[in-house]
Amino acid sequence: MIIAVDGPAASGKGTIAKALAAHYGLPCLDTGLLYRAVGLAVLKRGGDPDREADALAACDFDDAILAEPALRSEAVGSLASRVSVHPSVRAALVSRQRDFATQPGGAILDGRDIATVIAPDADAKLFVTASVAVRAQRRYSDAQAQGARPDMDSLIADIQARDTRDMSRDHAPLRVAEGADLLDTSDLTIDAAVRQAIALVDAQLDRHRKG
Ligand SMILES: Nc1ncnc2c1ncn2[C@@H]1O[C@H](COP(=O)(O)OP(=O)(O)OP(=O)(O)O)[C@@H](O)[C@H]1O
Ligand SMILES: Nc1ccn([C@@H]2O[C@H](COP(=O)(O)O)[C@@H](O)[C@H]2O)c(=O)n1
Repeated sequence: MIIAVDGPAASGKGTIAKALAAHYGLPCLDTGLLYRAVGLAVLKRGGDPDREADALAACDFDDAILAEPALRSEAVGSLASRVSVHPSVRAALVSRQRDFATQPGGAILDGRDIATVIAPDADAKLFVTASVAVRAQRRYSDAQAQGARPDMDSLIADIQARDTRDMSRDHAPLRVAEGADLLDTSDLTIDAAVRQAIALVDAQLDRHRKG
């Protein structure tokens, strides 16, 4: 069984994907981390994230980079968004994601193109979203919990810039896949969002079984 969870930055898709993984007993892959690893690797090598050759060269990153705390920063999120527009970068990361998706027993993946490109035949597909204001507030709370006091206007601008880039790129743009259910978490607690996600996935799996 493959479950695909897509959506924009800070929509809560990672939280939902992990909760679904625990509920259904499936392994989970946050595919954004792969693009973040490429973005951070480009930076470390002194390359230009907007130059496709530099970004592609960084795709052979050492997996140790996946554990670096810097990977989670908003700055690296923006770098990831810039390297992810290059088709050769996306192609270089496809097999790792498809291998994970098709492992025996099934898997859950979250990202931007899971239900559209990586696993279009997934058994269940969710598109998780939330308003820009709510997503910026979540980022603010995360930063505050780590002792930072980011500027709210910059957070909003960063999220909007990332949304625009991710939705308007030529290759694998962020969009709601055919057959995906929309889940807006703006006014939902985490518990309520997870409950709704499980109900939506169960209903899709049911429909799938009945053919
Ligand atoms: N429904 C919710 N209500 C309140 N906070 C939430 C909700 N869902 C997620 N959060 C919080 O918002 C933050 C971002 O959530 P999460 O990491 O799941 O988003 P994401 O879409 O995976 O982000 P990204 O794509 O940028 O990695 C986390 O601190 C998480 O605990
Ligand atoms: N399947 C994916 C996943 C991510 N991206 C790009 O990476 C950026 C960072 O992703 P996060 O989920 O960690 O915020 C994101 O803004 C996308 O540009 C992608 O293209 N495809």
